[in-house]
Amino acid sequence: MADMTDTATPLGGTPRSAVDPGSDAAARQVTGRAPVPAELADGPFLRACRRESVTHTPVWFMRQAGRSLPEYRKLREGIGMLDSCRRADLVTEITLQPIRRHHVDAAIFFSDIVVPLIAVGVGLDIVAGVGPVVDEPFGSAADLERLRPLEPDDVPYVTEAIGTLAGELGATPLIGFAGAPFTLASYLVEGGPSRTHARTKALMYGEPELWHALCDRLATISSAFLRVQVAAGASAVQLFDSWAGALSEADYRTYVQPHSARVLAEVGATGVPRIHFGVGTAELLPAMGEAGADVVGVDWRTPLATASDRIGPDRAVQGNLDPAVLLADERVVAEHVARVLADGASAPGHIFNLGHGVLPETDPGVLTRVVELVHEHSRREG
Ligand SMILES: Cc1c2[nH]c(c1CCC(=O)O)Cc1[nH]c(c(CCC(=O)O)c1C)Cc1[nH]c(c(CCC(=O)O)c1C)Cc1[nH]c(c(C)c1CCC(=O)O)C2
Repeated sequence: MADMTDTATPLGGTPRSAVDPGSDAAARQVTGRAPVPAELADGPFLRACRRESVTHTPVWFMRQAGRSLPEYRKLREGIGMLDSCRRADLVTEITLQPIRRHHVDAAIFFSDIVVPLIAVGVGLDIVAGVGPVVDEPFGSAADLERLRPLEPDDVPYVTEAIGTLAGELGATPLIGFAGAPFTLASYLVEGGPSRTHARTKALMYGEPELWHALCDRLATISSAFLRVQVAAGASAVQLFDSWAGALSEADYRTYVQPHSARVLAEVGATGVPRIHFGVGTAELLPAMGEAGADVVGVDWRTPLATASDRIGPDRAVQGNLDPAVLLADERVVAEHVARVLADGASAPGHIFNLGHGVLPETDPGVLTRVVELVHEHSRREG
């Protein structure tokens, strides 16, 4: 582990620590956000988030850090998922691994949506091959007391890791993230992963006051978790509402959107772009955009041109290659990459990604090839 962080050369140009620390602190006090050097702000990822012209379509992958990488599996040997999320040295190294290997246009902070819940004291574990499992599932008003607000001091390893990463990454932006209230509530109420979200919906429909009180607490925690990341140096955020696609549009608007909107508004006050993503959300795309996103993440079921028409001209789109396509041969992968790029070209801004996370069995060489293909096919004259 001696060579965990290569501090000699930043991965993407000048280290951010070159910025005068005095002005750093001053800027943070006003905006809750560190100042952004021009070479970072003008890179393709942040430009695409703002729907500005780009020299090439930016690309990164949800779950780009993780089990598809042998160097990740080696580093994680004998260390639990949650323990690795709470060690700043491991978080830093795991976040950097896919940047070095694939040359993606953005890094995503290595953590998990349940980390802030554990940080406020919820008994919970991440079980390999299963996902988050809650010791005592939520179901009554008394359970609300288990969700106190998150303070920056609850997650010192986040602030430390992001501070290091911001310097290491140079011109490569770091995306911070959090789980949205609905997706977090689903894990807490079900006690673990669920296909139907039946208990969650039963609470939502049957006890709307308790539901809104629960989502209000979760929104407060998510918002604080994102703002800690931005204050430490994240230059964009993604709010994962992975399971919102289980709801109708009307119910999404009634029970979920106001809470996600508060999270997005509070982090939006820092000025960083906000990506809002869910799976199976074809019917929810306009509502998810209206919740306050600058970029809406789209899964593989909806072509990006259709998605962008639904979302409207004021928001960029992110996506949406089917992760399973990466298991097919190279010709098929190239065809699908070209199709996603062609579809995304009609949107006011496009960030290339998968429609959901990288599957663990994916050959990392194929991911590197996708990055090359996206860059080659989308290269535009300056
Ligand atoms: C729903 C959700 C979770 N966690 C997350 C979501 C939203 C994104 C999505 O929809 O996939 C978010 C998440 N979790 C993880 C990241 C890392 C950043 C990245 O995208 O590279 C991110 C962004 C690491 C992780 N989170 C987890 C892993 C795998 C654990 C391991 O490597 O041992 C990783 C790399 C565990 C986890 N945590 C969760 C699940 C479903 C799992 C998978 C369980 C399994 O298949 O083993 C909850």
